[in-house]
Amino acid sequence: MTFSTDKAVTTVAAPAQAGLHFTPFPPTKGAARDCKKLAAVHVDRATPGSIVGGSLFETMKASSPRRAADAEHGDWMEKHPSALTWFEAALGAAKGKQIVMFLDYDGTLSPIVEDPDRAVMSEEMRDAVRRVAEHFPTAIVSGRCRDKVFNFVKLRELYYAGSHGMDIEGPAKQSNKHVQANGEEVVHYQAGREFLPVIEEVYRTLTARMEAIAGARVEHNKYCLSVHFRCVQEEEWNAVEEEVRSVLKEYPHLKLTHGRKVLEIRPSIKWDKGKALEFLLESLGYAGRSDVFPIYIGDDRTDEDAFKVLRGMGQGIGILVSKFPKETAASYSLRDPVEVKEFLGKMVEPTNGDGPVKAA
Ligand SMILES: O=P(O)(O)OC[C@H]1O[C@H](O[C@H]2O[C@H](CO)[C@@H](O)[C@H](O)[C@H]2O)[C@H](O)[C@@H](O)[C@@H]1O
Repeated sequence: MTFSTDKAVTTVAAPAQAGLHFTPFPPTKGAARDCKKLAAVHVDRATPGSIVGGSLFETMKASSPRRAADAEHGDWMEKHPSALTWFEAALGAAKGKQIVMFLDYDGTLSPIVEDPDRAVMSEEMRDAVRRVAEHFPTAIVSGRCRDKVFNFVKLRELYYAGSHGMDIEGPAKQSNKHVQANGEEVVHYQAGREFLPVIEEVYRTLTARMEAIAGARVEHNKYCLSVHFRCVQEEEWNAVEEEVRSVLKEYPHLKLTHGRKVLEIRPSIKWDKGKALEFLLESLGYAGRSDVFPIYIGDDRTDEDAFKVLRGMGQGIGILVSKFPKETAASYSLRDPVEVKEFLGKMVEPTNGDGPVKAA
C-alpha cells in the first residue's frame, strides 16, 4: 500500500546553470518524552521472526533523508543550489519587486527534536524573522494548529496559516477581511470547519489505540492530527500505520499523508499549503501581479504543494531545507535552520545602497 494522497513530488529539470535558475492540542502530560526511556518499556508487537516490511517502513526508507554519494549530492546541488552561496542570483530576480516571505516552522525555523512540544525556536531565529517581517509581509505556514505555532513564534505582526494552511489569520490588508468581536480587522480564513467534530472523534479513538504502542503519540492540530512515531521502535512502525488505517476506514472523508516520522490525518478537501500561499497573496492584494516575488522556505513533503504553486506562477523561489538530496519542486536549498537564519539575515542586509529588493 502507498499513501494515497501524499503525491510523489515532481522531479524538476536541472537549471541550465546554477543561479540562472527559475527566476522564475492539547499538550501532552508532563515532562519531555525521551525516546530511549520509551524504548525501555517497548512492547513487542511484531510477529516473531517476521521481516519488517510493508508500506510505511518502505516509504520511510525511501523518503527519509539519506547520505548520498558525493557525485549524486553534487548533481542534486546543481539542480537545487544553495540559496546562500547563490544569494545574489536567487534574489536578483526580486529586484524592484515586492518580496513576500512564507516560512514553514518545524525543521525550518526550529530544529527537529524528539518531543514536538519542545520544538522551540531560538531567540536569534525570532530576531531574524522579526527583522524580515519589518521589510516584507511574512507568513508562517505550518502543519501545526495556528495557536500552537503562534505560541512558538510569538510575533503578532506575521500571518499564520496553521493546520496545513486550513486556518489562516493575520493583520488585515486588501481583501478577505474579517471583523473580530473586538472590532479589529484581520485576514481570516478557515477551511473544513465541518470536520472539527470528526477530527475530535478520531483524535480520541487514535489516542486510545496508540497507548498500546510505546513511543507513539497523537498530536491535535485542530483541523488535522499528527500521529508521531519518531520514538517508536522501527519494528512497530507498521503497527502504527495499521492502527491508523483501521480507524480511518470508518472515515472516508479524511486522508492520510506522511511527513518526517509522522502520519498526518486531514480532511479530504482541496486545500493545502500551496492554496494557503495563493490565498495570502490575494489577501495582500498581490494576486495576478507580476511585480511580486514570493519566497517559500520549507523542509517537508507538505511544503512541496507551495513549491509547485510557485513553479506554476513562474514567480518567486521555493527553497528546500535539507542536508540530503530529496525529490523536490523547490529551486534552491538550504541545509538546516542555521542556514535559514543566515539567509533571512542576508535578506535584510543593506546592499548597494537601496538594497536588492523593494521594501514592503
Ligand atoms: O509544517 P510544519 O510546521 O513543518 O509541521 C509538520 C509537523 O511538524 C511537527 O512534527 C515534526 O517536528 C517535531 C518536532 O521537531 C518532530 O518530533 C516530528 O517527528 C516531526 O514530524 C509537528 O509536531 C507536527 O504536528 C506537524 O504536522
